Amino acid sequence: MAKLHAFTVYYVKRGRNHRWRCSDVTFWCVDEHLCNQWTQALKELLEMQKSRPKQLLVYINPYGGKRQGKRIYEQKVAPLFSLASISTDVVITEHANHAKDNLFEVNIYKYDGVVCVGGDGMFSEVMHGLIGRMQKDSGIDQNNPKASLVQCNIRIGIIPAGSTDCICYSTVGISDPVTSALHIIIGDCQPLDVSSVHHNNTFLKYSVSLLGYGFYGDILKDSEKKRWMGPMRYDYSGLKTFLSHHYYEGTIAYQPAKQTHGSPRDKESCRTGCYICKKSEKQLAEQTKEHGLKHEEGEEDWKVIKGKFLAINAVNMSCACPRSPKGLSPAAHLADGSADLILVRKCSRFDFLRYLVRHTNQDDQFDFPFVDVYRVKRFQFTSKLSEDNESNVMDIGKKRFGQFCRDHPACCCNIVNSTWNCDGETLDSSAIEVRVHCQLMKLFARGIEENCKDEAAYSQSRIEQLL
Ligand SMILES: Nc1ncnc2c1ncn2[C@@H]1O[C@H](COP(=O)(O)OP(=O)(O)OP(=O)(O)O)[C@@H](O)[C@H]1O
Ligand SMILES: CCCCCCCCCCCCC/C=C/[C@@H](O)[C@H](CO)NC(C)=O
Ligand SMILES: [Ca+2]
Repeated sequence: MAKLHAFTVYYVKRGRNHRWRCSDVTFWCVDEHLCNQWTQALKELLEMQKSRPKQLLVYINPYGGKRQGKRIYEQKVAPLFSLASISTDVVITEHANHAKDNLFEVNIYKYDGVVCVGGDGMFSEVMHGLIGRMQKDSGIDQNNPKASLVQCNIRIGIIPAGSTDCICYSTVGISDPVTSALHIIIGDCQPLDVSSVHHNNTFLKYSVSLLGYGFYGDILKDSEKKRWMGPMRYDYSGLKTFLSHHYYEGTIAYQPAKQTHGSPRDKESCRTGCYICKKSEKQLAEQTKEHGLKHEEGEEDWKVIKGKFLAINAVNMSCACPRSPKGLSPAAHLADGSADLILVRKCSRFDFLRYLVRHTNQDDQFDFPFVDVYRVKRFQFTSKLSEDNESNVMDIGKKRFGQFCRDHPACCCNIVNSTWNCDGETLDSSAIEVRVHCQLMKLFARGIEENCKDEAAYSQSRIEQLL
């Protein structure tokens, strides 16, 4: 018998619901020279794929989500990276901010990307480390809310191992470690808008998913005390916060995003190769060419809204997650340079429940008289409490006993501020100034793919194939 020669090709196979798997096919042949020619040609083709990473810096949060980060990385991700000849430096974090601080010290420029294994909070840490480092190296003062920030071209990959994993879900379409690892290996690139959050000319945080005051801020504050419950803490605190039904008074001022195309009430969502995000990319390139980093936004056209709100949510992306597959703002765009500002005014518990339930079904969650949504590029928020304090209307009684409820002076209930939930981290200040930076960073992702077979269609096609 002739001696057989063989080589194996590993490839990505699409599954249902945006899931990717690694599959392989082995080619056999009797001619050794032909076999070598094939492997050589394939190697050369792979070498030409410049967007594929060769060296990655990996941070693993061993305590995120269900505390499975290390196991997920070692069992599901590391073998794929080694199959793809990607070399890695792995850091298992020992405390909060370990990854962020480390990114200010290491030579980040020798890496083709940084991978975080954990949830939205862990991603936020890595993002702060990378964006902060880029600004530091370029001499940009992050405390200046008007500063034009330097884009970060080192891509971040997210291996989901957290509790919500909203950023991964909204940019890949599924929260699945193997799928995310494959997007990293093939070198996908998805630009992402980032909001900077300031208070009194002091930088507080960056946000890419949810900046939420009221409902989502209160959930987060309560849930932080119950981290031991794991991802269940959000359900527990969610129910508790829903029942407490607190509303907060304040003023929102925003600048509409006039340059961006589309509206939050559109029926079309942001998908792979989104033309709206592409237009923003082109505009950004033209702007940078014309003004360099010096470009400043005008101060015109501020709209002001005062009111009592159950929730104020600003989202840079849909915020889709397994709990809400279409997200808080289904038509928000990943990279259009705008955020969707959702104002949920004081309403009955029943109406608020109807609003929440619509995050889980096909009905329009903005179709309520107590919900408003605007596409914005900047906004500011001041709570009634800080407005009163700042305008010096505090009397001695208030100073001594705290603020009393204005609606019911006799009941002595305390008015307190809510907390801002910034991508799953609390902010110390309620008065904030937010600005969206178009495509400030990049992910190893491609956005959610269109025409991906959904569960039903997939089962149907499988049956057809079998028949
Ligand atoms: N070794 C560590 N010990 C304690 N905290 C850590 C450690 N490493 C990272 N952290 C912090 O843990 C926080 C939460 O982590 P992570 O986002 O991974 O999980 P999660 O909160 O369960 O998920 P999600 O953010 O998706 O809700 C992050 O803000 C991060 O700063
Ligand atoms: C009675 C049914 C109610 C269902 C309500 C479903 C609404 C879920 C919407 C969740 C959106 C989460 C947005 C993501 C926020 C993350 O930044 C953050 C950190 O992981 N997670 C949370 C929960 O704050
Ligand atoms: Ca956006």
